[in-house]
Amino acid sequence: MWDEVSGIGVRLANMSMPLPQPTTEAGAAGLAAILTAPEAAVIGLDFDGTLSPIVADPAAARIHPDAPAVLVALGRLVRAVVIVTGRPVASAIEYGTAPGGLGLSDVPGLVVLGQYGVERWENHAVTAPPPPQGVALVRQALPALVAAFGDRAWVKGVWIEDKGRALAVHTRRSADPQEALAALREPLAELAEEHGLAVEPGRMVIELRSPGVDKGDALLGFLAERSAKSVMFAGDDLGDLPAFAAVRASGLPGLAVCSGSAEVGVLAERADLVVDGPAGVVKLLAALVSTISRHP
Ligand SMILES: O=P(O)(O)OC[C@H]1O[C@H](O[C@H]2O[C@H](CO)[C@@H](O)[C@H](O)[C@H]2O)[C@H](O)[C@@H](O)[C@@H]1O
Repeated sequence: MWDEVSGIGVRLANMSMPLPQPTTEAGAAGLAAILTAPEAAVIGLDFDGTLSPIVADPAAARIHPDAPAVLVALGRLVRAVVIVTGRPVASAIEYGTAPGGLGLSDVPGLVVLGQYGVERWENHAVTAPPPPQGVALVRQALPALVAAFGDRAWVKGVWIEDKGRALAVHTRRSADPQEALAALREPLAELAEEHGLAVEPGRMVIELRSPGVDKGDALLGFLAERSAKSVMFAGDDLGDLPAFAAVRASGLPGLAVCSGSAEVGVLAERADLVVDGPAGVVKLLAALVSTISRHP
């Protein structure tokens, strides 16, 4: 089975493991439904922190090397694999390629819902509305807003990521990331409100982005579109909480998986299953593939 996918598949076969068991009744029912009728299941995944290990420089983030092969195999077994991410879809596709060359774009039928559901990538084509007007003004204002804090120690290393239709203020490389977040939270919220944008807090980041849609809306819409009969969603950050809520609100048997980290506690509290970061997510996906393949 794995050898069909690529050479990487041989390595994956060696790491397949028993399927981790959910700790909640709802999660157990969700997993059972996925295994009973995988062809009716939708598997949703966040990108950063879930498929891609967290690194200091967002431009250096790359998908876990074993993830594409696992997802290619999984994509053949389930109704759909969907990536729901804060990244622009183009970045998720670019950073979603593993060193061997296999990437997210090789996953059969993959859909990427980017920028919290505003953009869509499917069949190598991108659909996206124009950016909200406020983004241009926020782009102009942000450097001065950060610089106004002068020579405070935390200012150095604060970095603004321009995502076209959103701007993300990153503090991971600041001398004091938490202090930076605390100082920036209020002025960024005021700036977002002034220009009609939404504030999205995340792991060492505060984003100013398009309002009106979140990962929960994106996932619910996709489940309806595909007439899903069961769902799994895996995420690691605050922006994934609406997708966890959507798993419950869908009324489908569902499994909410937390890609665990020391940085975000609340997601683990709301999850049916906690795994150990992106490596744990890949192991879970590999175990799903091998379990489904053993019992077609
Ligand atoms: O929804 P996601 O796929 O999880 O994307 C959320 C944001 O992820 C990126 O930032 C995060 O990952 C970086 C690389 O590991 C890390 O340096 C940063 O601290 C994290 O917040 C990305 O840069 C953002 O644009 C995404 O919206």
